[in-house]
Amino acid sequence: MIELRGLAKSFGANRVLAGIDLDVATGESLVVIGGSGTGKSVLLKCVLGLIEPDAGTIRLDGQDVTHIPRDAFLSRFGMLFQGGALFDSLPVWQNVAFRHLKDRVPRAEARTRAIETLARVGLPARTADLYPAELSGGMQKRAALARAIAADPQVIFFDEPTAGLDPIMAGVINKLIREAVTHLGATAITITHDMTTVRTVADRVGLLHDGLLRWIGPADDLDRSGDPYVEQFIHGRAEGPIAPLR
Ligand SMILES: Nc1ncnc2c1ncn2[C@@H]1O[C@H](COP(=O)(O)OP(=O)(O)OP(=O)(O)O)[C@@H](O)[C@H]1O
Repeated sequence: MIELRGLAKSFGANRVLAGIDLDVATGESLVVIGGSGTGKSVLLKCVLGLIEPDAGTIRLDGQDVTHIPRDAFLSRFGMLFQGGALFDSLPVWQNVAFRHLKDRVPRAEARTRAIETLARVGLPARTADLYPAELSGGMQKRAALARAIAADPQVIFFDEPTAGLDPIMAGVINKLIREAVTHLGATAITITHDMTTVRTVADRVGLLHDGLLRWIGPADDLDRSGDPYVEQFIHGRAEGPIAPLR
């Protein structure tokens, strides 16, 4: 369970988060949508401790995250970064086994487990010894997903998981994310612009606008939100209350 209360963050005069209150239940998959520059990444970075909020509290299973030792805290998280962000100098299996190797799991065992995880995202064992640069973009994304789920995280963040993928590969990744979250029973927060991701991955959807979660509700209610901001976003309209950045 993740609980945010009054989470606020400004950069100089730019007020990005204006007091976010949010509960994400254990095992729930929340997708955060919103226009460009509305603070979706800043929100995730605050939870991960990469950005220090100006005000507010973040609790994980009732514990204030600032009181959890950094390494113990991060070991409970899986993260799929925008663009994959694999380590170029390591073969795929070592990327996937990164945390197990760090935790001194014997190499042979870590490798076997990495190959099992690769299989879960549809990558054959022969990819284990390739380097990220030798994979296609879609395969890199799968490998990054394998790395995110390898250590059975309690919480997973997906940052624009389908960015840069063709629609078919995006569909595959969305399905794998849904399967992984269900399989792990993990709490997931995804940020995306991709409505297909929203429809495939979300139990609940939140729309971030002007520093606040302006609408939040079950994914099934998205089409009858009655909220003009949500309507504009889901239909991709240039005209509406959300002013596009030009
Ligand atoms: N480290 C930083 N220093 C100063 N300003 C920042 C920093 N990080 C983010 N911002 C600002 O915070 C705002 C929100 O940025 P953020 O990256 O969270 O947007 P986003 O909703 O994820 O956008 P996009 O959908 O385009 O990725 C932007 O105005 C950005 O310029």
